[in-house]
Parts: sequence; C-alpha cells; structure tokens
Amino acid sequence: MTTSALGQEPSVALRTEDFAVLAQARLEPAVWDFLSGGSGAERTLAGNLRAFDAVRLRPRILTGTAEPDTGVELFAHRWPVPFAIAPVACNRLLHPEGEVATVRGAGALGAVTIVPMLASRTLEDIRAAAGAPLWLQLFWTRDRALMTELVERAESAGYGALVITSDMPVMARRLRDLRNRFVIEPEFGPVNLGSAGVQVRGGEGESGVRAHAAKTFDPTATWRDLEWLRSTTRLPVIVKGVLTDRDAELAVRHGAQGVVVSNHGGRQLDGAQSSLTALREVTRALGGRVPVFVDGGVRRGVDVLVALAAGADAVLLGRAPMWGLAAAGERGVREVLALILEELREAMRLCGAATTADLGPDLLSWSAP
Ligand SMILES: Cc1cc2nc3c(=O)[nH]c(=O)nc-3n(C[C@H](O)[C@H](O)[C@H](O)COP(=O)(O)O)c2cc1C
Ligand SMILES: CCCCCCC(=O)C(=O)O
Repeated sequence: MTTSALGQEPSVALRTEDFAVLAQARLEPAVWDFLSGGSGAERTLAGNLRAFDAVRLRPRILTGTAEPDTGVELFAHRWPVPFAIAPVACNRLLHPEGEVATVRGAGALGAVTIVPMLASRTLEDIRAAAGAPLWLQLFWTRDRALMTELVERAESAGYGALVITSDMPVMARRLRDLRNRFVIEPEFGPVNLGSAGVQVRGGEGESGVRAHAAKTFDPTATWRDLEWLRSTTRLPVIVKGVLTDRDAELAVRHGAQGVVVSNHGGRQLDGAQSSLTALREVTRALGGRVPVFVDGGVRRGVDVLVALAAGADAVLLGRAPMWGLAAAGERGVREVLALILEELREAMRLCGAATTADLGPDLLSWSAP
C-alpha cells in the first residue's frame, strides 16, 4: 500500500483541492495569498471555475473502450498526457528545490513544463533535472537584450519552444498582495535576469511584485515585437494571454506558431471572460491552423476532457500542481498530475472515448443540468 503526500492515509488525496489544504498549512499566509489570489474582486478567478462547473457531458456508450489513449501530437512530438505545467514565477516560494522539483515531478509523467522567465533556479539547473521537454516563458521586458540573452540560453540548453506572455502590460491590482505589501525575498526571487531580477519594495498600498513588474515589463509591446521575437529564434513562439478571436487571428498573422487562451488565472483583467468561454471563440477562429492551449480553472481530469472537447490541443495547469509542490515537493507535483491523469482516464472511459481525437464538441452540453 503506498501512501500519498498527504500522510499515512492514501485515501485522503481524492481531489487536487486536498493538496491545497496542505499547501496552505505549509505556506506563509502572504505567499498563500500570492498563489491563490486573483485581481480586483476576483470575479474572473471565480468565473474560470464556474465555467467548468456549468458544462455537462453527453457520453457515448458501448464503444468498447478499455484503455483510453491520453496522448496528443504537438509540434511533431508525442505528448503522453494532454497537459503541461503552466509558467508560475518563483517556485522556491513554495518549496526549497523550486523549479527543479517541479520538472522532476512533471517528468515522471512525461509532462512538459513551461519554465517561467522569473524562475528561482537557473535555466540550466532546471534543464539538468528535467525528465521531459521544457519550454521557456518570457515577458516583454523593457530591456530587449535581456530577452535575446534568455532566448539564446534556452536554445543552448535544449528548451523546445518559447511562450511569450502578452497579457501583462502592467500587473493588475491584486488586492491580497497590496494589503500584504507582498514582496519576494531575494533567496526566492528570479535568478535568471541579472540586475533586472532584483526585487523592489512597494510603498504604502503597493506590493513589491507590482512595483517590480512596473520597473521591468514593457507596456509598449505590439504585434510588431512578436515578429521581432520570431526573428531572433528558431524555436516555435507561442503567444500566451489570448482571449478573443480577433487577437488569435492577429497572433497567427504576426507569426505565432501557437496560442494559449488564458486570463492569467484571473490575475490580470478582472471581469475578463472565462478561459473556457474564450477557448470556444478562439478555436472557431483558428480552425486548427496552429495548436491552441488553454489554462485557467483546470482542477480535475474531467476539466481537461472538457477543454479538449471544446477544441484545445492541450491544457496548462497552474495552481493545481503548485499545491502539490508546496505540499510535498517533487512528489506532490507527481501525485497531483497522476491524480488528474487517473481522473481523465476514467472520464474518457465513461464517455466512450478511446483517444483524445474522439473528444469533440458533440460531447458537451452548455445548457444547465
Ligand atoms: C503564483 C502564480 C504565478 C504565476 N506566474 C506566472 C508567470 O511568471 N508567467 C506567466 O505567464 N503566468 C504566470 N502565472 C499564470 C499561469 O501561467 C496560468 O496562466 C494560471 O495559473 C492558470 O490558471 P490556474 O492557476 O487556475 O490553473 C502565474 C500564476 C500563479 C498562480
Ligand atoms: C516578480 C514579480 C512579478 C511576478 C509575476 C508573476 C505572474 O505572472 C503572476 O501572475 O504572479
């Protein structure tokens, strides 16, 4: 009998939220707020979850599905699982091993990790620990030389793609962080940015993270900068933060080789539509021209199934694996992902879907219960 990260009782960790309970117990309250909070009145944060709660399934029967195949094909690579770890800044806030533990846990399932530009371990150390492919996430920084330096390091270290987060011209007002005047202490902070990684303290009613973003991130970036970024690299460039059909179209026109439908986990524009709602308009607009990823509010395997059925090629997981990381490091990440995979497998069987290609809009009912 194996025990879970939650202690001696294997039956305790039945849902990812069980890991959140342990994570909260382990973390400083201000770090927990940073991890779990959203912006403004947290309407979009709540909306991401509500959108999944509202979908109902239209399963097929007697399809003879014993062992569903959860793999997907992306950029000429086969992913054994249709999810990846979303970029989450400064994993050392959550566990002393930081991103090294995250990629080890993800690697156990063959899951890609999107390493944040604001990682608290070096890109090279993370690469050395990884058991599955890594992608690098970037923000638009005022210092473009910093971006090109990171791109070169990612290419040399064997990262497989770049994800350019484009929904943070400014960091939104996250009220929990403002109240806590939350600042990331140097030992947990970004280590790949040189002097640009040095954290600043916020003044009255300001957080350190927001002050740092204001100092470092470039609010003037446009689609032309996307063309520039593409010209600097041979890696695929994926735009994160797309919420409308119009921007999805523009992203592809300006060279994006993939998009991430995301409202940043409800941490940027409060009131933005849910990522699941946005996914439907984006997949309709793009019609399969480039891979579409989605994140926001995915907490269980059936959410992954719903996102794939709504047209996503794969799903990114933000807070859920981070709860595992905070609860039990590498092991916690692995257990959260294994739980989501087990739930997905069960949901596929119960929907009569033998492969992820069998998951389509016919499975979904958008009208209430
Ligand atoms: C604590 C925290 C830090 C984050 N840091 C980043 C980041 O550095 N770069 C980025 O593109 N997104 C960042 N995100 C957003 C995630 O990549 C992702 O879009 C979001 O968490 C998905 O929602 P979910 O947490 O409901 O799964 C962060 C999210 C959280 C919760
Ligand atoms: C170190 C300051 C900026 C952290 C930004 C990370 C992020 O994207 C988030 O949502 O938080």
